[in-house]
Amino acid sequence: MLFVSSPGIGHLFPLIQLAWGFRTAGHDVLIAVAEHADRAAAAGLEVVDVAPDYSAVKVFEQVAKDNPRFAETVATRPAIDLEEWGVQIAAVNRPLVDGTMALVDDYRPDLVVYEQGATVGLLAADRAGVPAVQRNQSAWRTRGMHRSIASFLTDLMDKHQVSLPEPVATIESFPPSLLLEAEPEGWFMRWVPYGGGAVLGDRLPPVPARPEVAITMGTIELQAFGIGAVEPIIAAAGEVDADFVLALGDLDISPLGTLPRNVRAVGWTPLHTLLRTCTAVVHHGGGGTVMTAIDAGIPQLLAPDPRDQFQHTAREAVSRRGIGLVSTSDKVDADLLRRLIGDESLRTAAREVREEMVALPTPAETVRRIVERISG
Ligand SMILES: Cc1cn([C@H]2C[C@H](O)[C@@H](COP(=O)(O)OP(=O)(O)O)O2)c(=O)[nH]c1=O
Repeated sequence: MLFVSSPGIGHLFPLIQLAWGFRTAGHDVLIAVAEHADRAAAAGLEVVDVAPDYSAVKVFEQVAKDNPRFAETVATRPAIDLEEWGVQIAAVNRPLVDGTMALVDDYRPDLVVYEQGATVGLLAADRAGVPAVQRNQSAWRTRGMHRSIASFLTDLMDKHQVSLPEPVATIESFPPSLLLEAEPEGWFMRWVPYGGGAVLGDRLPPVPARPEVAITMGTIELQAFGIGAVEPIIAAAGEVDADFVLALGDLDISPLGTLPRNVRAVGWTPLHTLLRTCTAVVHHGGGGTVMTAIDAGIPQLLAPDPRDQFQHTAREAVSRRGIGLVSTSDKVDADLLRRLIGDESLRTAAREVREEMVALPTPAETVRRIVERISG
Protein backbone atom coordinates (compact mmCIF):
# COMPACT_ATOMS: atom_id res chain seq x y z
CA MET A 1 0.00 0.00 0.00
CA LEU A 2 1.52 3.32 -1.03
CA PHE A 3 0.47 6.38 0.97
CA VAL A 4 1.15 9.69 -0.78
CA SER A 5 1.12 13.01 1.02
CA SER A 6 1.87 16.59 0.05
CA PRO A 7 4.80 17.94 2.04
CA GLY A 8 2.92 19.27 5.06
CA ILE A 9 2.45 17.85 8.54
CA GLY A 10 -1.22 18.78 8.40
CA HIS A 11 -1.48 16.77 5.17
CA LEU A 12 0.51 13.80 6.43
CA PHE A 13 -1.01 13.26 9.88
CA PRO A 14 -4.57 12.43 8.70
CA LEU A 15 -3.04 9.48 6.82
CA ILE A 16 -1.22 7.94 9.78
CA GLN A 17 -4.15 6.10 11.40
CA LEU A 18 -5.18 4.63 8.05
CA ALA A 19 -1.59 3.60 7.33
CA TRP A 20 -1.46 1.78 10.68
CA GLY A 21 -4.90 0.34 9.98
CA PHE A 22 -3.43 -1.36 6.92
CA ARG A 23 -0.26 -2.37 8.81
CA THR A 24 -2.16 -4.01 11.65
CA ALA A 25 -4.32 -5.81 9.09
CA GLY A 26 -1.10 -7.38 7.78
CA HIS A 27 -0.43 -5.19 4.73
CA ASP A 28 2.86 -3.67 3.71
CA VAL A 29 2.78 0.14 3.92
CA LEU A 30 5.14 2.72 2.46
CA ILE A 31 4.82 6.49 2.79
CA ALA A 32 5.87 8.87 0.01
CA VAL A 33 6.34 12.42 1.24
CA ALA A 34 8.92 15.23 1.25
CA GLU A 35 10.16 17.77 3.80
CA HIS A 36 8.56 15.87 6.70
CA ALA A 37 9.81 12.34 6.04
CA ASP A 38 11.21 12.21 9.59
CA ARG A 39 7.74 12.87 11.04
CA ALA A 40 6.33 9.94 9.10
CA ALA A 41 9.22 7.73 10.20
CA ALA A 42 8.65 8.82 13.81
CA ALA A 43 5.16 7.32 13.45
CA GLY A 44 6.88 3.95 13.08
CA LEU A 45 6.38 3.74 9.33
CA GLU A 46 8.70 3.22 6.38
CA VAL A 47 9.13 6.34 4.31
CA VAL A 48 10.70 7.45 1.06
CA ASP A 49 11.60 11.14 0.78
CA VAL A 50 10.55 11.66 -2.84
CA ALA A 51 11.92 15.23 -3.10
CA PRO A 52 14.91 15.92 -0.85
CA ASP A 53 15.50 19.69 -0.30
CA TYR A 54 11.79 20.45 -0.77
CA SER A 55 10.59 23.59 1.04
CA ALA A 56 6.87 24.39 1.04
CA VAL A 57 7.48 28.01 2.05
CA LYS A 58 9.90 28.46 -0.89
CA VAL A 59 7.34 26.92 -3.28
CA PHE A 60 4.63 29.36 -2.10
CA GLU A 61 7.03 32.31 -2.48
CA GLN A 62 7.98 31.21 -5.99
CA VAL A 63 4.32 30.85 -7.03
CA ALA A 64 3.59 34.38 -5.82
CA LYS A 65 6.65 35.71 -7.69
CA ASP A 66 5.91 33.87 -10.94
CA ASN A 67 2.17 34.60 -10.91
CA PRO A 68 1.63 38.18 -9.77
CA ARG A 69 -1.96 38.15 -11.05
CA PHE A 70 -2.79 35.05 -9.02
CA ALA A 71 -1.11 36.56 -5.94
CA GLU A 72 -3.12 39.79 -6.28
CA THR A 73 -6.51 38.26 -7.08
CA VAL A 74 -7.27 34.59 -6.31
CA ALA A 75 -4.80 34.43 -3.41
CA THR A 76 -6.57 37.31 -1.69
CA ARG A 77 -10.01 35.63 -1.71
CA PRO A 78 -11.30 32.81 0.49
CA ALA A 79 -10.17 29.48 -1.00
CA ILE A 80 -13.63 28.01 -1.45
CA ASP A 81 -13.27 26.64 -4.94
CA LEU A 82 -9.92 24.85 -5.01
CA GLU A 83 -10.03 24.66 -8.81
CA GLU A 84 -8.99 28.31 -8.73
CA TRP A 85 -5.88 27.40 -6.73
CA GLY A 86 -4.64 24.92 -9.35
CA VAL A 87 -1.47 26.89 -10.09
CA GLN A 88 -0.34 26.81 -6.45
CA ILE A 89 -1.33 23.23 -5.64
CA ALA A 90 0.30 22.09 -8.90
CA ALA A 91 3.50 23.83 -7.83
CA VAL A 92 3.36 21.88 -4.56
CA ASN A 93 2.91 18.61 -6.49
CA ARG A 94 5.38 19.20 -9.33
CA PRO A 95 8.63 18.47 -7.42
CA LEU A 96 7.10 15.21 -6.12
CA VAL A 97 6.20 13.68 -9.46
CA ASP A 98 9.54 12.22 -10.69
CA GLY A 99 10.44 10.71 -7.31
CA THR A 100 6.98 9.27 -6.77
CA MET A 101 6.82 7.69 -10.25
CA ALA A 102 10.24 6.07 -9.70
CA LEU A 103 9.04 4.79 -6.33
CA VAL A 104 5.90 3.32 -7.90
CA ASP A 105 8.03 1.43 -10.44
CA ASP A 106 10.26 0.06 -7.67
CA TYR A 107 7.54 -0.73 -5.14
CA ARG A 108 4.61 -1.78 -7.35
CA PRO A 109 1.80 -1.02 -4.90
CA ASP A 110 -1.63 -2.72 -4.95
CA LEU A 111 -3.35 0.47 -3.76
CA VAL A 112 -2.52 4.16 -3.47
CA VAL A 113 -4.01 6.18 -0.63
CA TYR A 114 -3.40 9.90 -1.08
CA GLU A 115 -4.49 13.01 0.75
CA GLN A 116 -6.75 15.45 -1.06
CA GLY A 117 -4.01 17.90 -2.08
CA ALA A 118 -1.66 15.23 -3.44
CA THR A 119 -2.76 14.92 -7.06
CA VAL A 120 0.54 13.10 -7.56
CA GLY A 121 -1.10 10.18 -5.69
CA LEU A 122 -3.67 9.83 -8.48
CA LEU A 123 -0.88 9.86 -11.05
CA ALA A 124 0.94 7.20 -9.01
CA ALA A 125 -2.16 4.98 -9.04
CA ASP A 126 -2.43 5.36 -12.81
CA ARG A 127 1.25 4.55 -13.30
CA ALA A 128 0.84 1.39 -11.19
CA GLY A 129 -2.54 0.54 -12.75
CA VAL A 130 -4.12 0.17 -9.30
CA PRO A 131 -7.06 1.81 -7.45
CA ALA A 132 -6.67 5.07 -5.55
CA VAL A 133 -8.41 6.18 -2.34
CA GLN A 134 -8.59 9.85 -1.40
CA ARG A 135 -8.37 11.15 2.16
CA ASN A 136 -10.08 14.53 2.39
CA GLN A 137 -8.77 17.47 4.39
CA SER A 138 -10.94 19.88 6.35
CA ALA A 139 -14.30 20.59 4.66
CA TRP A 140 -12.90 21.30 1.20
CA ARG A 141 -14.85 19.94 -1.77
CA THR A 142 -12.69 18.46 -4.52
CA ARG A 143 -14.88 19.19 -7.55
CA GLY A 144 -12.59 19.85 -10.58
CA MET A 145 -9.50 20.50 -8.43
CA HIS A 146 -7.38 17.58 -9.65
CA ARG A 147 -8.19 18.34 -13.30
CA SER A 148 -7.16 21.95 -12.74
CA ILE A 149 -3.90 20.88 -11.07
CA ALA A 150 -3.21 18.29 -13.78
CA SER A 151 -3.55 20.99 -16.45
CA PHE A 152 -0.34 22.53 -15.04
CA LEU A 153 1.47 19.18 -15.01
CA THR A 154 0.87 17.93 -18.57
CA ASP A 155 4.63 17.86 -19.38
CA LEU A 156 5.30 15.51 -16.47
CA MET A 157 2.21 13.44 -17.22
CA ASP A 158 3.42 12.96 -20.82
CA LYS A 159 6.92 12.14 -19.60
CA HIS A 160 5.63 9.40 -17.29
CA GLN A 161 2.77 8.37 -19.60
CA VAL A 162 0.06 8.80 -17.00
CA SER A 163 -3.42 10.25 -16.99
CA LEU A 164 -5.71 11.29 -14.18
CA PRO A 165 -7.92 8.49 -12.81
CA GLU A 166 -10.87 8.85 -10.40
CA PRO A 167 -10.51 7.53 -6.85
CA VAL A 168 -12.51 4.37 -6.04
CA ALA A 169 -13.38 5.81 -2.62
CA THR A 170 -13.01 9.06 -0.71
CA ILE A 171 -12.84 9.39 3.06
CA GLU A 172 -14.06 12.58 4.64
CA SER A 173 -12.24 14.33 7.46
CA PHE A 174 -15.11 16.30 8.96
CA PRO A 175 -18.28 14.62 10.32
CA PRO A 176 -21.61 15.07 8.47
CA SER A 177 -22.94 18.07 10.42
CA LEU A 178 -19.78 20.07 9.70
CA LEU A 179 -20.20 19.70 5.96
CA LEU A 180 -23.30 21.90 6.27
CA GLU A 181 -25.23 21.71 2.98
CA ALA A 182 -22.32 20.24 1.00
CA GLU A 183 -22.67 16.73 -0.45
CA PRO A 184 -20.34 14.18 1.11
CA GLU A 185 -17.73 12.96 -1.35
CA GLY A 186 -17.54 9.52 0.18
CA TRP A 187 -17.35 7.75 3.52
CA PHE A 188 -17.16 9.29 6.95
CA MET A 189 -14.57 8.14 9.48
CA ARG A 190 -13.99 8.79 13.15
CA TRP A 191 -11.13 11.24 13.76
CA VAL A 192 -8.59 9.51 15.96
CA PRO A 193 -6.04 12.20 16.75
CA TYR A 194 -2.41 11.63 15.95
CA GLY A 195 0.25 14.12 16.99
CA GLY A 196 3.34 11.96 17.45
CA GLY A 197 4.49 10.23 20.59
CA ALA A 198 5.60 12.02 23.74
CA VAL A 199 7.07 11.34 27.15
CA LEU A 200 4.66 13.07 29.50
CA GLY A 201 6.99 13.25 32.49
CA ASP A 202 7.14 10.93 35.48
CA ARG A 203 3.37 11.13 35.95
CA LEU A 204 0.37 12.49 34.05
CA PRO A 205 0.30 16.30 33.78
CA PRO A 206 -1.91 17.67 36.60
CA VAL A 207 -5.36 19.10 35.86
CA PRO A 208 -4.87 22.89 35.91
CA ALA A 209 -6.33 24.79 38.87
CA ARG A 210 -8.04 27.36 36.66
CA PRO A 211 -9.15 27.36 33.00
CA GLU A 212 -6.30 26.77 30.61
CA VAL A 213 -6.63 27.71 26.94
CA ALA A 214 -4.31 26.41 24.22
CA ILE A 215 -3.02 28.73 21.50
CA THR A 216 -1.70 26.80 18.52
CA MET A 217 -1.29 27.85 14.89
CA GLY A 218 -0.66 24.58 13.08
CA THR A 219 2.56 23.77 11.31
CA ILE A 220 2.76 26.12 8.31
CA GLU A 221 0.70 29.25 9.10
CA LEU A 222 3.36 31.20 11.01
CA GLN A 223 6.16 29.74 8.89
CA ALA A 224 4.44 31.14 5.76
CA PHE A 225 3.02 34.42 7.09
CA GLY A 226 5.37 35.22 9.97
CA ILE A 227 5.13 34.75 13.72
CA GLY A 228 3.62 38.25 14.12
CA ALA A 229 0.13 36.82 13.59
CA VAL A 230 0.14 35.34 17.06
CA GLU A 231 1.22 38.52 18.84
CA PRO A 232 -2.25 40.16 19.16
CA ILE A 233 -3.64 36.86 20.49
CA ILE A 234 -0.93 36.68 23.16
CA ALA A 235 -1.46 40.33 24.09
CA ALA A 236 -5.23 39.72 24.49
CA ALA A 237 -4.55 36.58 26.54
CA GLY A 238 -2.50 38.67 28.96
CA GLU A 239 -5.66 40.59 29.91
CA VAL A 240 -7.83 37.53 30.62
CA ASP A 241 -8.29 35.81 33.97
CA ALA A 242 -7.21 32.36 32.73
CA ASP A 243 -3.99 30.57 31.88
CA PHE A 244 -2.83 30.06 28.31
CA VAL A 245 -0.45 27.54 26.85
CA LEU A 246 1.30 28.52 23.66
CA ALA A 247 1.96 25.45 21.50
CA LEU A 248 3.74 26.53 18.33
CA GLY A 249 5.50 23.23 17.72
CA ASP A 250 9.15 23.49 16.72
CA LEU A 251 8.98 27.18 15.78
CA ASP A 252 11.55 29.51 17.35
CA ILE A 253 9.45 31.74 19.59
CA SER A 254 12.26 34.05 20.73
CA PRO A 255 11.01 36.87 18.41
CA LEU A 256 7.92 37.02 20.66
CA GLY A 257 10.03 38.34 23.56
CA THR A 258 8.72 38.05 27.11
CA LEU A 259 5.30 36.44 27.37
CA PRO A 260 2.58 37.70 29.74
CA ARG A 261 2.69 35.98 33.16
CA ASN A 262 -0.36 33.83 32.43
CA VAL A 263 1.02 32.50 29.12
CA ARG A 264 3.46 29.57 29.17
CA ALA A 265 5.08 28.10 26.09
CA VAL A 266 5.60 24.43 25.30
CA GLY A 267 7.53 22.88 22.41
CA TRP A 268 6.02 20.25 20.14
CA THR A 269 3.37 18.37 22.10
CA PRO A 270 0.80 15.99 20.62
CA LEU A 271 -2.21 18.27 20.40
CA HIS A 272 -4.68 15.78 21.86
CA THR A 273 -2.40 15.40 24.90
CA LEU A 274 -2.42 19.14 25.42
CA LEU A 275 -6.14 19.61 24.85
CA ARG A 276 -7.09 16.90 27.35
CA THR A 277 -6.74 19.45 30.18
CA CYS A 278 -7.74 22.59 28.23
CA THR A 279 -11.00 24.50 28.47
CA ALA A 280 -10.80 25.86 24.92
CA VAL A 281 -8.38 26.33 22.05
CA VAL A 282 -7.45 29.25 19.83
CA HIS A 283 -5.99 28.27 16.47
CA HIS A 284 -5.58 29.10 12.80
CA GLY A 285 -8.32 26.84 11.41
CA GLY A 286 -6.37 23.81 10.15
CA GLY A 287 -8.56 20.76 9.64
CA GLY A 288 -6.51 18.54 11.96
CA THR A 289 -6.67 21.07 14.76
CA VAL A 290 -10.44 21.58 14.28
CA MET A 291 -10.99 17.83 14.55
CA THR A 292 -8.66 17.39 17.52
CA ALA A 293 -10.57 20.13 19.37
CA ILE A 294 -13.81 18.29 18.56
CA ASP A 295 -12.29 15.07 19.85
CA ALA A 296 -11.51 16.94 23.09
CA GLY A 297 -15.12 18.26 23.15
CA ILE A 298 -14.01 21.86 23.72
CA PRO A 299 -14.92 25.18 22.05
CA GLN A 300 -12.51 26.66 19.56
CA LEU A 301 -11.71 30.12 18.23
CA LEU A 302 -10.45 30.15 14.65
CA ALA A 303 -8.23 33.18 14.18
CA PRO A 304 -5.86 32.75 11.23
CA ASP A 305 -3.56 35.39 9.82
CA PRO A 306 -5.91 37.67 7.81
CA ARG A 307 -3.94 36.79 4.64
CA ASP A 308 -4.57 33.06 5.03
CA GLN A 309 -7.48 32.26 2.70
CA PHE A 310 -7.30 28.50 3.13
CA GLN A 311 -9.14 28.30 6.43
CA HIS A 312 -12.42 29.71 5.10
CA THR A 313 -14.34 26.44 4.78
CA ALA A 314 -13.38 25.35 8.31
CA ARG A 315 -14.39 28.76 9.69
CA GLU A 316 -17.81 28.48 8.02
CA ALA A 317 -18.31 24.96 9.37
CA VAL A 318 -17.28 25.77 12.93
CA SER A 319 -19.26 28.99 13.24
CA ARG A 320 -22.43 27.72 11.55
CA ARG A 321 -22.48 24.53 13.62
CA GLY A 322 -21.99 26.71 16.72
CA ILE A 323 -18.97 24.86 18.12
CA GLY A 324 -16.69 27.87 18.10
CA LEU A 325 -16.04 31.47 17.20
CA VAL A 326 -14.27 32.90 14.18
CA SER A 327 -12.13 35.96 13.73
CA THR A 328 -8.69 36.80 12.36
CA SER A 329 -5.55 36.96 14.46
CA ASP A 330 -5.31 40.77 14.25
CA LYS A 331 -8.86 41.21 15.65
CA VAL A 332 -8.67 38.93 18.70
CA ASP A 333 -9.29 40.82 21.92
CA ALA A 334 -9.81 39.92 25.57
CA ASP A 335 -13.63 40.02 25.27
CA LEU A 336 -13.58 37.45 22.48
CA LEU A 337 -11.36 35.16 24.54
CA ARG A 338 -13.68 35.54 27.57
CA ARG A 339 -16.64 34.60 25.36
CA LEU A 340 -14.78 31.56 24.10
CA ILE A 341 -14.16 30.39 27.67
CA GLY A 342 -17.55 31.29 29.13
CA ASP A 343 -20.16 30.62 26.43
CA GLU A 344 -21.86 27.37 27.47
CA SER A 345 -23.73 27.00 24.18
CA LEU A 346 -20.40 26.55 22.37
CA ARG A 347 -19.40 23.85 24.86
CA THR A 348 -22.72 22.01 24.49
CA ALA A 349 -22.52 22.07 20.68
CA ALA A 350 -18.86 20.95 20.78
CA ARG A 351 -19.87 17.93 22.87
CA GLU A 352 -22.74 17.12 20.49
CA VAL A 353 -20.40 17.09 17.50
CA ARG A 354 -17.95 14.98 19.50
CA GLU A 355 -20.73 12.41 20.05
CA GLU A 356 -21.53 12.47 16.34
CA MET A 357 -17.85 12.07 15.43
CA VAL A 358 -16.97 9.21 17.81
CA ALA A 359 -19.93 7.18 16.51
CA LEU A 360 -18.46 7.12 12.98
CA PRO A 361 -16.57 4.05 11.67
CA THR A 362 -13.03 3.82 13.03
CA PRO A 363 -9.93 3.80 10.81
CA ALA A 364 -9.72 0.00 11.34
CA GLU A 365 -13.31 -0.47 10.11
CA THR A 366 -12.63 1.86 7.20
CA VAL A 367 -9.57 -0.13 6.18
CA ARG A 368 -11.73 -3.28 6.07
CA ARG A 369 -14.21 -1.44 3.89
CA ILE A 370 -11.48 -0.26 1.52
CA VAL A 371 -10.07 -3.77 1.23
CA GLU A 372 -13.57 -5.11 0.47
CA ARG A 373 -14.08 -2.47 -2.20
CA ILE A 374 -10.80 -3.12 -3.98
CA SER A 375 -11.12 -6.90 -3.75
CA GLY A 376 -14.76 -7.00 -4.82
C1 LIG B 1 1.96 22.74 16.51
C2 LIG B 1 1.44 21.35 16.77
C3 LIG B 1 0.60 20.73 15.87
N1 LIG B 1 0.14 19.47 16.09
C4 LIG B 1 -0.75 18.82 15.10
C5 LIG B 1 -2.20 19.16 15.21
C6 LIG B 1 -2.69 18.85 13.80
O1 LIG B 1 -3.03 17.47 13.72
C7 LIG B 1 -1.47 19.13 12.92
C8 LIG B 1 -1.59 20.42 12.16
O2 LIG B 1 -2.48 20.23 11.11
P1 LIG B 1 -3.66 21.22 10.75
O3 LIG B 1 -4.43 21.62 11.94
O4 LIG B 1 -4.45 20.56 9.67
O5 LIG B 1 -2.94 22.53 10.26
P2 LIG B 1 -1.74 22.85 9.25
O6 LIG B 1 -1.86 21.92 8.08
O7 LIG B 1 -2.01 24.28 8.87
O8 LIG B 1 -0.49 22.67 10.01
O9 LIG B 1 -0.35 19.17 13.80
C9 LIG B 1 0.48 18.78 17.24
O10 LIG B 1 0.04 17.64 17.47
N2 LIG B 1 1.32 19.38 18.15
C10 LIG B 1 1.82 20.63 17.96
O11 LIG B 1 2.60 21.13 18.84
